[in-house]
Amino acid sequence: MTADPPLVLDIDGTLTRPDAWGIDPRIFDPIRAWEAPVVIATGKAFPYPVALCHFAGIPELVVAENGGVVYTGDDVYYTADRAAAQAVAEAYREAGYSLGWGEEDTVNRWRETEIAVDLEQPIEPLREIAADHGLEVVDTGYAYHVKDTTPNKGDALETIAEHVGFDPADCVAVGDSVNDVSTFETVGRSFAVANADTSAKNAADEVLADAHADGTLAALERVRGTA
Ligand SMILES: O=C(O)COP(=O)(O)O
Ligand SMILES: [Mg+2]
Repeated sequence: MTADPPLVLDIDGTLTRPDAWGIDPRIFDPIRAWEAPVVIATGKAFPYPVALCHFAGIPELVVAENGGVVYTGDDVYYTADRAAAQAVAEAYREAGYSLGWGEEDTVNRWRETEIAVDLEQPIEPLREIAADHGLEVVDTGYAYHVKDTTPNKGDALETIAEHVGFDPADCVAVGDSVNDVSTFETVGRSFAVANADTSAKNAADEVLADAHADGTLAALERVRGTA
């Protein structure tokens, strides 16, 4: 058996249960036992991946907000700010639409560089308003992300790798959507779970037979040479 490679894991669609919402608890043990850095790279706001690392019992190496927020374990970097996305959200509301998360909005409450909109909301006006502000809308299959075009998970991974001292080319990544394409382009070996969108499947070295955490667990076993 060779040494574990550094891992880069997406959350939604990748660590989730095959048949329902929420993290699949079977992922905690292999991640905790992994003998190399594990980077959690997500579109979710910063507290979510930090909490995941905390409860999994692993060091906090985190890409949040699709690369807008990067935490190397020592330093936090921001590669965009929230102002432009906030202006888009306000214009979208003024046009009569809603972000769709309810009054207290725990999806955007701690978001620092972008704004997420619920998939049930109309995307065309959102895209138009975002374009007027020079921003893009990324559909992860879990939310529409109104964001600066610069941040991405792959560049953020490079920042973490440089700080921690591993080579992104040695990493193995698992993901499910368009926001994982930059990760797949940065790492040496990439897997898309079976539920992945077309862009992720096209960008991955391999498409797994199994969906969600079933696929990810199979990939981890494969990488460790046990399957
Ligand atoms: O925040 C999202 O929309 C998706 O999150 P993910 O990048 O962990 O899949
Ligand atoms: Mg995902």
